[in-house]
This record gives sequence, C-alpha cells and structure tokens, in this order.
Amino acid sequence: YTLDLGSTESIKSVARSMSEDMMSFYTGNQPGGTPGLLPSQYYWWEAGALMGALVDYWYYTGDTRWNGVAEEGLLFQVGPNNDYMPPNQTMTEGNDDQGFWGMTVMSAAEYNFQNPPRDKPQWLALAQAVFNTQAARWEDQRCGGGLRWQIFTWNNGFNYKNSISQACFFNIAARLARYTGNDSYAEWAERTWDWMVDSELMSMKTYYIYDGIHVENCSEITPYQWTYNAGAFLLGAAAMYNYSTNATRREIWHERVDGLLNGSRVFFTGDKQDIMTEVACEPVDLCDIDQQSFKAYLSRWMAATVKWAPWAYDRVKPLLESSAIAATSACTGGTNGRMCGLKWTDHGKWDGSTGVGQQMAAMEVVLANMIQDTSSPVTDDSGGTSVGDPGAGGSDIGRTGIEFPPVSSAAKAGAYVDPILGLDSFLEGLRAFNSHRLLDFYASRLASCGATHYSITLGSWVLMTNEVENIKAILGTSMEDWPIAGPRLLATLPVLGPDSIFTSNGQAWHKARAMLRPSFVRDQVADLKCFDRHIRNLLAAIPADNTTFDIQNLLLDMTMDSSTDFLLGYSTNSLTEPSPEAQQFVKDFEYASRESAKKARLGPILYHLPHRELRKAVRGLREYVRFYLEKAAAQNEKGEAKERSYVFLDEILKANPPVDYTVDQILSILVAGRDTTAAALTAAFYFLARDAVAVDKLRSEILAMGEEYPTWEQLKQLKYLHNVIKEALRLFSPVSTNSRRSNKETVLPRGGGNDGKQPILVPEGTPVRWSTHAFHRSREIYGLDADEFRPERWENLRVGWEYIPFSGGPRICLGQQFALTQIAYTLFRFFRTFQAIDSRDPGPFLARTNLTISFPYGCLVSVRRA
Ligand code: HEM
Repeated sequence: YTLDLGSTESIKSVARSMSEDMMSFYTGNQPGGTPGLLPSQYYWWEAGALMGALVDYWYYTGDTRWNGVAEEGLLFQVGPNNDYMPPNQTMTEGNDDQGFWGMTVMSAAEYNFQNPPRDKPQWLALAQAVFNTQAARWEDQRCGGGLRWQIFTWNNGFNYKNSISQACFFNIAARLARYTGNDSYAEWAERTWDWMVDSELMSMKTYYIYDGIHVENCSEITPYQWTYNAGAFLLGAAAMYNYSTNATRREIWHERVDGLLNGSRVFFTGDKQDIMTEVACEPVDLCDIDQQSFKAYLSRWMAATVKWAPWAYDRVKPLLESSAIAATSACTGGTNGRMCGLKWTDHGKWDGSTGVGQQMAAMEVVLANMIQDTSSPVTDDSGGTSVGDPGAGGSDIGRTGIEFPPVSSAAKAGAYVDPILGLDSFLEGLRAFNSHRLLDFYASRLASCGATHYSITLGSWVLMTNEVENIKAILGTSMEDWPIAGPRLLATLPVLGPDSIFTSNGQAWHKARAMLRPSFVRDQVADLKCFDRHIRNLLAAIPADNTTFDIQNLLLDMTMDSSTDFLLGYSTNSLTEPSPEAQQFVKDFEYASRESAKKARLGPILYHLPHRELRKAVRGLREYVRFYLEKAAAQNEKGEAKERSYVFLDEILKANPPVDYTVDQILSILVAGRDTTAAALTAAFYFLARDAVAVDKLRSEILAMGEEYPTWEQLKQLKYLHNVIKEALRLFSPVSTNSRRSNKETVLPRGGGNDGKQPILVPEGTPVRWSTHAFHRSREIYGLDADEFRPERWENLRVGWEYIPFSGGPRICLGQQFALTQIAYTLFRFFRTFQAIDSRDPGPFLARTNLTISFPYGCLVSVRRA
C-alpha cells in the first residue's frame, strides 16, 4: 500500500481494499452462512464489532457496498426479544459480547445509517434494549456494584467482573444520554464510572484500566491493560462531556477525557512511542483471536472522541497518523501480498499473522485519519431518524419463554422440542456427565429450551421441568400418578431389592414407610452423645498443621461409622480401627453403589446383563447386616444385657418382620443417609473454606454458646449455623436431580400452550426429570446472586416448594432431622476446635453425578487449630 494521509482519496482507496480483505473472512452472506456470524473460530461478539467496522466504513467513505451485509447481520442476530440475546449464544454470551452489538447499533443511530424496514427493530431501540437488560443485571451485593462478565450462571466467568463489560455499558449509557437527552442514562454512566474507580479497576492517578476482579476477592485485581477498555471509556467520557450542561460536570468530564488520553499512552510503543500496540500480549506473541482485534476499537473510539471533545484532536491525530502508516506498511502478507498482520512496530515487516481482527484494526486506524472530514453524530434533536423504545428489553435475561416449534404429535401438543434430537442429545449429556458438568448441562437446557420442555434422547421422550407447580404436583398433590421408576429405580434395585422404602411404590411403600417412621421420631435423632464419638474420631484424624487433606474422604468415613452405629448398634469404625469384616463391608457398599449406578446408565436392555462381582458384593453386604440383625434379635429374645441399646433395630423388630425384608430396609437407609450426609457436610466445608467472613461469623456464634457439648435444643438455637447449612444444601443439593414416571395419561400445571404457561398433557409412561440444582440457583427465586454462598439470605427468605433438598410431599426424606442434627453438631464441634479452614483447590466447581453428587477430585482444604 502507498498511503498518503494528506489525500482523502488515498485513504479511501486503501480502506476499500482493506475492507475487501476483511470481508474475505466473513461467510455470513454466502450460501449456507448465517448472517451476522463469523466462522466458528471467532466468537459471536467479534461479528458484532465487525458490523461496527462496516458502519464505520460507510460513515467515513460514503461507499455503501457493505451496508446491506451490515444491516442484514445486525438484524439477524437480535434474538427473540430484540435485545441481542440470541438463544444459540447461551453457552458463551457475556455482557461484553452483548455490549459490542449494542455499541454498533448505537453508532448506526448516531451516524444515521440506513434504517431497517419499519416492521423490524430499529437501531436506537436495540441499543436501549441492550442498555435495559444490562442495567437490570447491575449487582451491588458483590464488590459493591458492577456487571458480571457472564450473564448465565453456568458459564465460566460468571464470578468475574471485568472492565470491558462495564466499559460497554458505560459507553452505551453515555451515548444514549447524549442522543436522547434522558438524564437517567447519564446517571447510570456516572454510577458505572464511580464503581470503576471505587473498585480500583480504574486508577484515578494514572487512568489505567485493569482487566477485572473475581467476586470472591474483590480487592485482587487482574492487572492486564487492554486497548479496548481505554477506548470504550474514552468515547463514553467524551459523550458525557458533550452531554453535560452544568459547568462543573463539564469540567469534570473534560478532566476525565484528558486523564484517559494520558492513560492510553501506555499503548503506544516503538521508537517514538507513537505506534499503537496491544502491550499485554503483542510483544510476547500471545494475543488470542479476540485480542488480535482490540486495536480496531481504540482506533475507532479515539477518532470518534474528537467529535465530542474537539480539543482532543491535536493529541490523538499524531498517534493515529503514525499508527496508520506503520500498520499499512506492514500489510504485505497473504497470497495477495497485502494482508495485514498484528504487529505494527516491526518497521514495515509483516508478522506472518492474518485474520479478521488484523484487517479490522488496520482499516479502522486508516479511516480514523479522516475524522475531520466526517459529519457530526446526530441526536434526537439534531437530525436523528432512528426510532427508539425506552422500555425495550427490560429485565429480560433472554432465556425465559423462548418458543420452539410445537411437537407435531397431538399427544404432545403444547410441548417444546429440544432443538438437539436423539443421539446428539444423548452424547452431549454423556460428555457433560463424564466431565462432571451434567448439572450445568441441565441448567443450560432448561434455560435455552424453556423451564418445561420435552426432549428426546435415543428415541425416548423425557419431560424436563423446573417449575414449582409441576414439582409440587408430582411429589405432592398427584403423587399417586407419579411412581418412582427409571434410572433412579434401576440404580438402587440391585442392592435394595423391590420391597425397600427406597424402591417400592403404592402399598409396598406405605408399609415400609409405616414400619420405619417410628424409628426416626424417637429420641435417638437427638442423641448427640452417641454421635460425638464419631466426631471425636474425625477431629483426631484431621491434620491440624496446615497440611492439605481431602475432607470429603474423612466425612465419608465418618458418616459410614455413624450410620452403621445408628442402624446396627455397631460401627464400622473406619476412622479408627475397622475390623477386616467392616472394611470388606465398606468396600462392598461403595462398589455396589458405583456399579449399580453404572448399570442403570447402560439403559434397559444392557441393564439385564449379569454382573457377578456386583452380585457378590451385594451378598456380602446383606450377610453383614443380617449378622447384626440376628445378634440383636437373639439378645432381645434372651433378655441379655446389651453393649448399648439398639434403639433403631429394636423399634423395627417390634413388628417382627421377615429378616430379608428388614435387611432391605436397613440397607436402603444406609444408601439414603450415608453419602447424602457426607455430601452436605463436604459442601458446607467447601463453601466455608472460601469465605473467611462467614467462618468468623459462624465461630462467634458457636463460641458465644459457651457449651462445648451442646444439647439438641441448644444446637437448634444457633441461627447462623443453620443458615450456613441451608445455604450449602441449596448450592450443593446432594440429590441434585430426580425423576418419576407417569403411570397414566395425566396433566401437569405448567409447560403447555404457546406461552408455556398453560397445563401440559403428559402421556402414560413418560419419565419426568427435574434438576433441584438448577431450581435452587434460580435467579427469579433467589435473586441475582443466586450462585453465591450467602447464608445471610436466609435471615429474611421464606420459601416453600422452591427449596427441596430433602424433596417434599409424602415421600419427603425420612432422615431430614437426623441429617440436619448430625451436620449441625459436626460443624459446631469442628469450629470449636479449628479457627480457620482454607481451600487448597483452585479448580472449577465440578460435581460427580450419581444417585448423589460429590466432588470428583475430593475437597482439598487445610485447617488451623483454634
Ligand atoms: C443431607 C442429607 C440428606 C439429604 C439431602 C436427603 C435427601 C433425600 C431426598 C431428596 C429424598 C427423596 C428421594 C426421592 O424421592 O426420590 C430422600 C428420601 C429418603 N431419605 Fe434422605 N436425605 C438425607 C439424609 C438422610 C438420612 C441421614 C437418612 C436416614 C438415616 C435418610 C433417609 C431417607 C429415606 C428412608 C428416604 C426415602 C423416603 C421415602 O421414599 O419415603 N436421608 N432423602
């Protein structure tokens, strides 16, 4: 290229061929392509930024060649609620991604870009929709304000507040204030700015803007600086200056524009410190595909700043000139010999890279040099023609009420089909299961396909629901129509047989429940003395010298010891000196649980293949239980003095049931109570190990009690302790998903009709599955911080069927009080002994999903003695 910056014709001609090379990557306007999407290696947001480059190209050059492509892409990606939340972006869409599309349509409005047909959403209304949805996501609870990076709780990055999300929101708010004259936009811009300063993501001394903070530790800043942050804040600050009429405000924003101009000098390197550089990654050759485009935006917004803060011209023009010349002179790559690279500082040498980002950045920095020849951005009062809608988008997070085509079969009228059918769906679920992300997978399905939807997996229909009304009907009011069946049953049958409380339905279940119930209302639920022995063993097994250990394993040992003690009158003593028989029993129990769950996943045909090892383990389990059962019965008969009273067994034996039947019931209580209690306790430690403030609060309450060995009644008074338990059970519900199957054609209250809010017909034999996990993290029920561990929320929260860690209705967990007492007492004794617990596991939140959930790689912590 020969670029003559003194000649608009030269600039236009260079920009034209750069735009052609840039668009050579775009396939959205080709047969089979999706308008507004780049090839899959590029994220969705960058396509929004690219549409912005096309709007800019027209604005600077007057050449309309790309206008149709831009309009088509911008309209195609608006999503069902016209707010740039298209359903197919559920797995990755962040506030910044949506923000980039929002900033592009804002430019389209300001530049009077060709308006869409009247029956289509308009540029200004789209920008307002993006603003409205984001304002509704503003969150003060964590780090005092700001937007999270990710919109959806299940995406990595939901716990991060990054500057670019704030930058986009600030930029749009400030420009909307200027365009519409409505001060409430300006208030949001001010608020965002203030939070950036308060959180120290922006330094008021240097005006450097850092990458972001994690909500778990708001003071630990990720220190990278990126050009696009500086650019987005710069243009927003200029808009605020232009909008402000009050002299003091004008002065303040004048100063801020200057400050940002000073701060952005950090991005200019080279011999004369005047060539734009992505300093955090370019010098070390580590810019990822996103980062390769960032300089486009600093170029774009530095130039646009001049329109609203004219004094900035003298400061930015020299930088844009030298950068444009440097960028252009390095565009010598590719087969056409003019493709642009990423690095502009190599004295005219192409760095060997090509891509949309490189082309866009080079084109934008070249165009920026014509800023004085362009028209002024319009407003509502000065020639703006785009039609707005101040209420667009609202608090929609884009994932509720999405309509998928109704299933054609009349029997399933009103249901929505999961867009991924059959095998794909199965494999996707399997992958999620194997990577311990099945809970996220369900949450994402529920969010993208609707709170109640049918899906088809390997040819079988399943109704997935997450609606309170439906769950209430299945477990409560219409319980008789919804027996236990399917995987939940298959996974327990080999161990428990068909007559246990856990596997039976109808009369058989009534009988088992009636027999077991009295054992749970007896005093031993409150018998903390019996339990204390196991806690002491646990505390003794914990290394108190700050070494890392897996608390999940120890808790599994403890709950096995306490359950067997409670059920059989003899503990397995896994934490101390287990007998060889007890060791074998624990081994058999774990093997049988694991293998029968595996068997259940094989499906109804392979399920029936013989499994000798499993049968052997189950035989071992049953013999062990029978031994203690017969011992107790014999001692009772002879009236012999017993080591300690078998309160539980004694109660059962009163009914004189057949031995095998009693073994079934005892094993089912072990299955129901051991792993669940261990999971709940592990979860409490998992979250507390990440929240020193909660630990302090909990310890103050515990220490204030004075008693080292509280009674059951005293324990019940510890409010914060119980809130901690409730919160842990909410975020990590041991029985995280559950299912039933309809035994006749029936109706559930929600999920049908075009709006998904009408009753839905369910054919006989349809499995229904729900995710307690997703339910417990619903933002509609628990608020925006639904994913956070915040025991305080329970101080004022009243929930019914919205909170079901122990299930609900007639089959509600029989051991609830027993479990809660054990958990409370364990936490009490633990925090009297130890003053701190720290997480030693930086990995992501994963859950192994079987009958209950667990942490697949343990729960690594270290503790310090009080
Ligand atoms: C935090 C610990 C626990 C949790 C989260 C929990 C959760 C649950 C849930 C969700 C169910 C319903 C399952 C279904 O309907 O499919 C259930 C049932 C049951 N639980 Fe628990 N459980 C816990 C501890 C215990 C303990 C310690 C015991 C006994 C010592 C126990 C005994 C039972 C029994 C017998 C049932 C079957 C009730 C029936 O079908 O009538 N659970 N539990």
